[in-house]
Amino acid sequence: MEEFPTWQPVVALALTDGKRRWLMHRRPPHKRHGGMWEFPGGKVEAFENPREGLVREVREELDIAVAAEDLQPACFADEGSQVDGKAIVILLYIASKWIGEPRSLEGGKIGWFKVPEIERLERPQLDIDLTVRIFGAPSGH
Ligand SMILES: Nc1nc2c([nH]c(=O)n2[C@@H]2O[C@H](COP(=O)(O)OP(=O)(O)OP(=O)(O)O)[C@@H](O)[C@H]2O)c(=O)[nH]1
Repeated sequence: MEEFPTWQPVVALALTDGKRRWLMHRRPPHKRHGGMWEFPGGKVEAFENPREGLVREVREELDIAVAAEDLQPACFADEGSQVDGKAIVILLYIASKWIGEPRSLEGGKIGWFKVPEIERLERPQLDIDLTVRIFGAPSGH
């Protein structure tokens, strides 16, 4: 029997500093996609809605406070069907306001990058999809 739901909602944040730079998080080596760069975020728990989940995740992961009403829905990406495990559906929000100095609390790294730099980072496929949707296809130079 399939477990319900058959998909896992994940929320992620594209945080911009207003100078065309975006914050990316490098996953700790021991996790799935370890060492890859992605938008900070994580799984939405059963007791919360997506915005609440993202506010919690960035507090836990980056030590910053973002208000739920300052999150702008941007786009989503999905993994399609999975042989085992649940297919991830990732919802990306944009924000430009936060309180605190971002730092990585879970053993990863963070950095601020311009779009061409993001395109050169090693990223999971879902992040490649999200990046194309919010920034457009790479220009090739
Ligand atoms: N946070 C985040 N996860 C992503 C992105 N792209 C992507 O494929 N994922 C995948 O989505 C899943 C999210 O899980 P996570 O490990 O970040 O979430 P979490 O902190 O709630 O997980 P955990 O406490 O179970 O380890 C991971 O498999 C991760 O590799 C992204 O841009 N941001």
